[in-house]
Amino acid sequence: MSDRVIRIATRKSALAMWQAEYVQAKLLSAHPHISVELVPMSTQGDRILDTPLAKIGGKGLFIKELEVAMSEGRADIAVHSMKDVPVDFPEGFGLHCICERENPYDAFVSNTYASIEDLPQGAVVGTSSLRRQCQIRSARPDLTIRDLRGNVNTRLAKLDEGQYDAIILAAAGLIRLEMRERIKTYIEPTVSLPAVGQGAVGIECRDDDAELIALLQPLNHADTESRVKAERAMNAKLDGGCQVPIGSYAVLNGDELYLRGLVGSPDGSVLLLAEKRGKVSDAINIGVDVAEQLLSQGAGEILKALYQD
Ligand SMILES: NCc1[nH]cc(CCC(=O)O)c1CC(=O)O
Repeated sequence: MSDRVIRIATRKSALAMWQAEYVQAKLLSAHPHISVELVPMSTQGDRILDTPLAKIGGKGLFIKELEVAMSEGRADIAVHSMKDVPVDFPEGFGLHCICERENPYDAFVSNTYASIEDLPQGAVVGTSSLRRQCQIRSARPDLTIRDLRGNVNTRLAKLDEGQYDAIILAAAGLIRLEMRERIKTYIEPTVSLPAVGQGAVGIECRDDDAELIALLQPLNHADTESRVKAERAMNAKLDGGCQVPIGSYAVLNGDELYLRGLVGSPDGSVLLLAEKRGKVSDAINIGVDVAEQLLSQGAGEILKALYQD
């Protein structure tokens, strides 16, 4: 297995390329005798840039082409932002490694204002995420939320052109692209609960390639894996895609895992919250429990109304 070549299917955005190169470097340092190549490609999600994501629907918009490349033998693994990875994988594929999480919080970015609280009445905030939108609207009903699409650099350029007073981005993306100084505030999870898997990078490959799966194991980060497992179990039970007003955030304290979950209506008028503490070995049950609490509060109706739109 010393002369194995691992080909990484990746999107071409700066953040996707950073993540693929990160995995490439980690694989090479864990296994100095293998080679690792990048196979960059465009996905459907990259091409439809003028439609709000929530309206496009369709799970896994950003990853299908990567899976096609793997099933056609043009690539061996796909590196994903865990946030963009749907609950279910195509037959024969699975998530076989979750790398250490970067800061999972949402970031407040502005050239003028220091925080959400600092924004004047009626200020314009850019985000296309229903999760961010519902939580910001709940905290500040007076603000105007305007759609904001594109990769991280495009979104920052739109802010700099003056189209928005502030925008909300994942802190992890800005940190990885060495733009930490753009972050005015890390938004507390009590104000904006992060997305399932935010800040974590996962690796997908065929389930039947045991040799490859073994090579990935040194990159797996057990704490991140448990946290993301709990978050994703909640999402699975809610049947949530990635473009829904769902937040889920787990933290670990020794072998205790604490999970907080949220489902909101896009206008911010309803925010359902639930939480659960338990043993880390129970991560999946904790996720299911939080989802069941949310469902008993009416989350199913909120999500159903959205899917019908
Ligand atoms: N949906 C796009 C996306 N997917 C992952 C990240 C950021 C990095 C991460 O969460 O790992 C972003 C950008 C953003 O939400 O600002």
